[in-house]
Amino acid sequence: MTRPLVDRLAIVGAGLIGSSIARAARENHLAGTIVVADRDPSVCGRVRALGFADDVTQSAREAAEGADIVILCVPVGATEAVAAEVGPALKPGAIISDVGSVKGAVLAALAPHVPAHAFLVPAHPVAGTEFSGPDAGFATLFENRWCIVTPPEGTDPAAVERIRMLWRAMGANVEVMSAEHHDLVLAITSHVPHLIAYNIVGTAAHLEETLTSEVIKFSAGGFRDFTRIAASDPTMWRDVFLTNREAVLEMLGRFTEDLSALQRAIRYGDGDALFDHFTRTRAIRRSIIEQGQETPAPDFGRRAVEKQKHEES
Ligand SMILES: NC(=O)c1ccc[n+]([C@@H]2O[C@H](COP(=O)([O-])OP(=O)(O)OC[C@H]3O[C@@H](n4cnc5c(N)ncnc54)[C@H](O)[C@@H]3O)[C@@H](O)[C@H]2O)c1
Ligand SMILES: O=C(O)C(=O)C[C@]1(C(=O)O)C=C[C@@H](O)C=C1
Repeated sequence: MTRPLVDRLAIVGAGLIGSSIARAARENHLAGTIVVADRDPSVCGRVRALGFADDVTQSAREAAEGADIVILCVPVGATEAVAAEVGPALKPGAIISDVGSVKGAVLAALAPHVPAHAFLVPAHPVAGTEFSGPDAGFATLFENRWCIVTPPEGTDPAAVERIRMLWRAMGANVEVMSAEHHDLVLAITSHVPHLIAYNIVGTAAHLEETLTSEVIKFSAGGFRDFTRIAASDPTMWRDVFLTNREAVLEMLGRFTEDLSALQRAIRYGDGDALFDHFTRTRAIRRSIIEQGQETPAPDFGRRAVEKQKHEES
């Protein structure tokens, strides 16, 4: 039998992402031992019942002891406290990584706690759902999705390569970039869209009572998609907006300017401006489908694009 990629893999935080990593590692035989830590005793109980880990503990330090790779899967705001607990337990040559949706703040929180004999290789799988907790995870979550790795400058390339191999083995495509660049890109592709969803669903909820109940009754298509996103975990998203403040505010500024331009086109009946804008955005959706990146009903989406193209030619 071939040796697994990792002898002892420790995962701290057994929610959607932590439990998906544990499941993917188990199904693909990537680790000799999978140890999971979560501070919440009820989560530890569920992990035991679900059976995707070899060992379960409430102590992050205990999980990290002797581990070759430790992956923090906690809300971004909890990173510093967990790093302070785990850092002193890291063995020589160990790699500490994470999955946080913001990378600059995570790097700043983690770096001071990583001993000189260990390596820090932060990462962010760009894959998820609106659900939380150990029951929500699944082994195929990362398949054909991106995982962005953001090692600090000067990190040993061998450590980066190990993390890349681990994510590749879970089915993800890996890209390496700086934490700063990651935070700017994700602000527009993930963070601002979530803020828009939280806002539009909030606006609907603030309408007069009869209107709100009609919004819920007749919600389909567009609004319903927003409600899925707006059901995402409040702790996770509070931390994202508090820690990626500058990049989110920058993208929000641009978004507001573009929204004003659309508002003006509607006010002055400028159909050409609206049509041109919608034509450009449709092309972006198409390229996402063509790259196989969209999740719901991918085959249907691809078929529909082919049909549209055919009709237009
Ligand atoms: N949900 C997504 O779609 C998604 C996608 C990619 C990355 N992420 C990132 O992954 C991380 C985890 O998100 P999730 O969706 O799995 O969250 P989750 O709420 O499902 O799970 C988080 C777990 O961390 C545990 N936890 C919190 N503080 C802890 C501490 N101090 N010590 C030990 N355990 C602690 C909680 O008990 C919980 O079980 C976040 O940083 C998030 O930004 C989330
Ligand atoms: O599909 C969803 O539910 C998601 O919102 C997943 C999503 C994203 O915005 O793409 C959310 C946050 C993560 O950091 C990565 C992935």
